[in-house]
Amino acid sequence: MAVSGKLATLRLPPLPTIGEIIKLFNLRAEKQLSQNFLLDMRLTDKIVRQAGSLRNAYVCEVGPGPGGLTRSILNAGAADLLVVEKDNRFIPSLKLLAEAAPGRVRIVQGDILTYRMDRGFKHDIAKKWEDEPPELHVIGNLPFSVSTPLIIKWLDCISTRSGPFAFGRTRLTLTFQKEVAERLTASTGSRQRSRLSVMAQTYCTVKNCFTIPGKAFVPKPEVDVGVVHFTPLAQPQIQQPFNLVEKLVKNVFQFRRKHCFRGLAMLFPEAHRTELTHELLRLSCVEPTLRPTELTIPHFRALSDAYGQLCSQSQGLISYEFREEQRLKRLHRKQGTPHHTEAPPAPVEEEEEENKEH
Ligand SMILES: C[S@@+](CC[C@H](N)C(=O)[O-])C[C@H]1O[C@@H](n2cnc3c(N)ncnc32)[C@H](O)[C@@H]1O
Repeated sequence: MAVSGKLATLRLPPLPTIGEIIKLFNLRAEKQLSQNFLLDMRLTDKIVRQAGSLRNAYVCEVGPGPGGLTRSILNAGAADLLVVEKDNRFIPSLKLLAEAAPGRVRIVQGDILTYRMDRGFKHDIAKKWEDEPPELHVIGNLPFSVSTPLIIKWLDCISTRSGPFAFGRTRLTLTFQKEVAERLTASTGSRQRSRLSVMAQTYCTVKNCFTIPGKAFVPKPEVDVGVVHFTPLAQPQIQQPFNLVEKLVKNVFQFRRKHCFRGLAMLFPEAHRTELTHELLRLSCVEPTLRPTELTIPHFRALSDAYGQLCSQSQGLISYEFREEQRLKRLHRKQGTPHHTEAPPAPVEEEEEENKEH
């Protein structure tokens, strides 16, 4: 395919392959850092295409490593690429890439979980929240142990329009363990429906783009990888504070095979659990015998609004944690001191983990 003039000039000059770079700079993948590299440029190009047109765009790449995906981003025409890499062994090879694309690459050695992306780009690229997304993209192939906490953190940032979203509805193209990618996009009623599905779909349009087989990575991880694209919604599906929504959704899915009232009940101190759970369900008009996976986003919206109302009427309710109450009870039992409750103890339910990665 012929490459048009301007984009052709933005393409990188011939460089050693990523495999050669890895050998040249002795960049062995660190198992502890879950480093799995993509050496096949057709795959890195395919990931980059999911972001949309990057011509003259601003991009933050998280975890560039030896730079395979970085090259594809540059070849797609990004004008300003900021890379954030935690492992300093990669800095020399990234500098080589920066020299091959003069003025287009900025390198930050740091942790993406704490990096202040709102300071990484000039604010004149910002768009109003309700407008089209800005010409800023975040792209990354991160370790699974980082990508899940990171997306939760960034969903919170969407709710406050901070971090990468200080510039508007910045789009994200990120990799996840295949099963996590499926959860992020799972619809109501599906087996994979989970806390992540509800949280992601409350704040974003989420698309599971394609799956990369584990064997495409060096070294090969145990699992396949899903590429997921997020566009923040102009209007989140739920208007309550992020912490409130997250707490409610987490409680519901703690008992994912039970009726939803089991998890919802755990939002309330034992002494008032029954009456407040009934009140929550009455206010939200949600059927208590629906399973967590059967709840739609409008159900979660109604529940969050009702829970918000109850929290505003009862000081301290939002910070109540049933695990903490159980811990204190166990402690008192051990010490032989009574733990005062006004109601008989609730039956102890076996908790169900949402997934192993969390
Ligand atoms: C799975 S490797 C992918 C490398 C490269 N992007 C590729 O596709 O071949 C993940 C990269 O993220 C980096 N990384 C891990 N945790 C990070 C963090 N918290 N902040 C920034 N980079 C991180 C690792 O050092 C590694 O380079």
